[in-house]
Amino acid sequence: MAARIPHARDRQHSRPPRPPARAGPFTAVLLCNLGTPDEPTPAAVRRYLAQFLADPRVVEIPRAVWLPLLYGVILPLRSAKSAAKYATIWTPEGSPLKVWTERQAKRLQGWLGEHGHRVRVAYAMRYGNPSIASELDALADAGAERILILTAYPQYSGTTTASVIDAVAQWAQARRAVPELRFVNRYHDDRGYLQALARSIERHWREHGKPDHLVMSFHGVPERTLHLGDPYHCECRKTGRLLAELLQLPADAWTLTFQSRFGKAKWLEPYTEPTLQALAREGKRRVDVVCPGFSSDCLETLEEIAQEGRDAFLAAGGRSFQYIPCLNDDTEWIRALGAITQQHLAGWPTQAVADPKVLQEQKERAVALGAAR
Ligand SMILES: C=CC1=C(C)c2cc3[nH]c(cc4nc(cc5[nH]c(cc1n2)c(C)c5CCC(=O)O)C(CCC(=O)O)=C4C)c(C)c3C=C
Ligand SMILES: [Fe+2]
Ligand SMILES: [Fe+2]
Repeated sequence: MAARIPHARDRQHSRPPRPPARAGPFTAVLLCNLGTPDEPTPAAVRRYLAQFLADPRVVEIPRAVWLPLLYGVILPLRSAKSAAKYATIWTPEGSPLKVWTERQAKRLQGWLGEHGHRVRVAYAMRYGNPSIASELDALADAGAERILILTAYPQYSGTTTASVIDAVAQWAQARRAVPELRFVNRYHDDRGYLQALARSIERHWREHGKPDHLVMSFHGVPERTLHLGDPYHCECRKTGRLLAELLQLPADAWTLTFQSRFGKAKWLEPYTEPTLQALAREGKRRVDVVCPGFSSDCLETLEEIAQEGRDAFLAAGGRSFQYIPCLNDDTEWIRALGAITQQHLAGWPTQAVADPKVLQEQKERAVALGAAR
């Protein structure tokens, strides 16, 4: 059984001083994703959900009301159910979310290296392991003087992006020498991201033919967060509109939906599953679903969409359901992530290789990206 995930402060006091294995000052990138359990077991899922659902950014209900409900009802009921779902998507290397995030970090480091940036790329999870605090400790202790926090969320939400910022700020509070920090808050309208999505959908259609309808399903959030000013809903809609434009889809050929509703409150609508059922009843024989807000396949895509969504569509009379995988470690996506990272590293020393060809390419890319925005 994995140990309780300690707070950055606990660790700061209990950990023996690290040996000065400093490689000289360097710039680092930390790719931060949501997180996932260590194992698909009720105990591991409970630990993960306890950390996740106790985050006040995620559930915005007064603590005195929510925590007794979380510990008394939600965790006992949900942990085993959720673990059974995780078991259906688990791979020999572990949870898909973690496996893909690790590969993205490795490939991003490769891309940046090829483009003249000597930066170290690591990855961390907001909930579970490796934690943001442990990875930031490791980078700072090794000599990282500048750290770019790259979230795995193309669309900004207080529930996800801001929560990563909270975790980084909490870590910084416990350190004396805090590195320079930067955050990539969003890239929902980034041309490279949208093009990578469009190409992966078109590739799918070249192999499997085109559907009668495309559903773009994003993770939902409570509708209340939209009224409180969370830009998430607008950013999802913009991603959807720009992606449909790139795919040259007429308005009646696609629908944007929100999935993964949690609890009884109203979440962003339209909901994914009832939309799939309605499309089947309207006579759409084949529907494809893509999840542009998830940069890695995970429980929410592989189980909720590719399994449950499929079952719901077919049970309502649909004939063929195809799930289009997330970008994962797609080459064009890594290139887009690299370009986004490169833009945010601007002005920071990354020991760029003084190869005129590489530098010229970087300059042209930056100009093209600037013009495309
Ligand atoms: C309780 C409220 C939740 C909010 C708000 C929420 C927002 C949100 N989540 C993601 C991305 C992912 N969520 C994932 C799993 C997941 N999400 C919630 C709840 C909320 N999410 C729960 C309880 C769970 C765990 C699974 C379950 O028990 O149902 C995942 C997958 C993780 C994995 O291990 O594979 C992702 C990714 C976004 C982008 C978002 C808001 C924009
Ligand atoms: Fe979620
Ligand atoms: Fe779900």
